Amino acid sequence: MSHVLTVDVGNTMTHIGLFSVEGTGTQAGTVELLGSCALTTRERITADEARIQLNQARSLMPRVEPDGVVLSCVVPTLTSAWRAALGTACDVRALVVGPGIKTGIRMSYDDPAEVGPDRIADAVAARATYGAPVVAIDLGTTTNFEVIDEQGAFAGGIIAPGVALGARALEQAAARLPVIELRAPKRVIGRSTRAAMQSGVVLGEAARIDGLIDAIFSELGYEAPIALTGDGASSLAALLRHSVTVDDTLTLRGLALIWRANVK
Ligand SMILES: Nc1ncnc2c1ncn2[C@@H]1O[C@H](COP(=O)(O)OP(=O)(O)O)[C@@H](O)[C@H]1O
Ligand SMILES: CC(C)(COP(=O)(O)O)[C@@H](O)C(=O)NCCC(=O)O
Ligand SMILES: [K+]
Repeated sequence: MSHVLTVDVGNTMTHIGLFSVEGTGTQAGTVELLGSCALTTRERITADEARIQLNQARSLMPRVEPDGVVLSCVVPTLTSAWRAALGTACDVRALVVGPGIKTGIRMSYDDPAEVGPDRIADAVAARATYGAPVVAIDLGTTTNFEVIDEQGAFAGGIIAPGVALGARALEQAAARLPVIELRAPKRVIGRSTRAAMQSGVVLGEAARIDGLIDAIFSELGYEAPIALTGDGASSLAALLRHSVTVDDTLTLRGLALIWRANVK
């Protein structure tokens, strides 16, 4: 058994997880989350600051020396600082998810190098957990869909604005629109500015997700189980017409699986 530290630097939040990993390569074997921590992604970070954040994060998790470290970073300007910080956390070099690494999944993207590493992690964990076909939906800065087809290949997906981004866009673009709390209103027909915005943003997100799931199934020609992860996944799941499995640790688990496939 080995231990791996997983770091997912998103555009809004940075999630860190510690896993115990059994088995080797892309074979079955459990990957168990021992602890995790969420930090706000800063616009800029030095390697020293990343190291401080990492040490703070580790102080909230079980005290185990990791055998490996894996990084997914979707903000190119932050990658080198995190890579450097992670290099000091462990004797081995950090595995940075990107072109050239083994995922065990065929990528049907025109240019596979374009796919965000967090999306690859979601796809890997979704396939390992639910089999193929499967659709992973990740609520973050963006709402992104990862579609795994019957053959187990990454068929592509969807990138849509996330709920918070939609709310912020309304508030910033229109002088009379306020900052709203991101929760579902009681009725779809809003009777106040706030209620109308919550309807558009939150119920609109649910309607968009339901509609896109239908469109994906119709384009594929078959249905698939759906895993929903990310910020507010369980509240959003309750608003959906489709039944989905809420899976909060999908992305970090995918990183642990990618580490095992490449290092063990
Ligand atoms: N402290 C915070 N500051 C800003 N946004 C936050 C915070 N906590 C949660 N959020 C919400 O989390 C979302 C980003 O979630 P996350 O899944 O971590 O996305 P990403 O991977 O894009 O960073 C934002 O859209 C925002 O609504
Ligand atoms: C789609 C994303 C912006 C999601 O980032 P996040 O919401 O996790 O911050 C990221 O995965 C990304 O920059 N991807 C590159 C484009 C692509 O996957 O096609
Ligand atoms: K950008």
